[in-house]
Amino acid sequence: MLKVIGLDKSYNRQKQSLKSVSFTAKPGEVTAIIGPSGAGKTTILRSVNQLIRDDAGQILLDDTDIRQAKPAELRQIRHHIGMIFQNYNLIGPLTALENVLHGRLGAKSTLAGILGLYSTAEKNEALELLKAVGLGDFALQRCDQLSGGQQQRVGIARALMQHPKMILCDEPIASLDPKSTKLVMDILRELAQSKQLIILINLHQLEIAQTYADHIVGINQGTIVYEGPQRALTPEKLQAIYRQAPTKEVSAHA
Ligand SMILES: Nc1ncnc2c1ncn2[C@@H]1O[C@H](COP(=O)(O)OP(=O)(O)OP(=O)(O)O)[C@@H](O)[C@H]1O
Repeated sequence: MLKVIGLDKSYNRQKQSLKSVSFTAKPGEVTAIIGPSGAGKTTILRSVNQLIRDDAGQILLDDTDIRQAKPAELRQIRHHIGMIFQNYNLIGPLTALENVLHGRLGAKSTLAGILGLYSTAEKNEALELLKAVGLGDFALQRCDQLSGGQQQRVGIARALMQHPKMILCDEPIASLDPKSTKLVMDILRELAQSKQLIILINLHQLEIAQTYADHIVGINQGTIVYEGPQRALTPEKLQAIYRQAPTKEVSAHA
């Protein structure tokens, strides 16, 4: 279970980007963070694996406070947190199989990683994961020759190679067409259930969140304004989530 409690973050003195943000995300569920542009969705995701340092709060992954982890312990925790990005973050000239194997890098010594020393068992596992995301026939294809949807599925297989407890997905479908979006979201939902993963996902598209998420966290201007099951999202709650900040009135005499 991921429990975020009272998280604050200011990038500068002018503005607080997260204001006492609290929510939970359970294994076996897809939890979607939704809200307007600039609400704080990416800031939450980056705080959860401490890519950015926040100002206060607790981030408990199975009762370990990630914020309090020393560098070596943080590296250890991050081995078990997969990341999926909008722009896939694959190494284009390498094959799908090599990219998936990179998911094991965090668990290897630096030298074994640099030399690309992977065991037969690891290679077999990577191949099985590619098959599981429907890309068994593309294992030896360069990633920069794959479609966006295929690249994102390689990204999912790479995250699974880390044996994650949790996968963080930052706008994973923003660059995909509807067919690829459905494929990727179906895979993520199935993985949450079959592997009892915590899947925390930032989404711009409300209808995708409503179709695929079990649990919704709605944020507006750095404040959580809704947390609960997808089915309990009422039009009023949606209005609160997507409410625009009042614009400053411009004087007619200006
Ligand atoms: N590196 C930064 N320096 C200063 N301010 C930042 C930085 N990153 C984000 N912010 C500010 O923090 C707030 C939250 O940004 P964040 O990117 O988390 O929102 P978001 O909900 O992910 O937006 P979007 O949907 O557009 O990606 C915004 O006001 C943004 O301008």
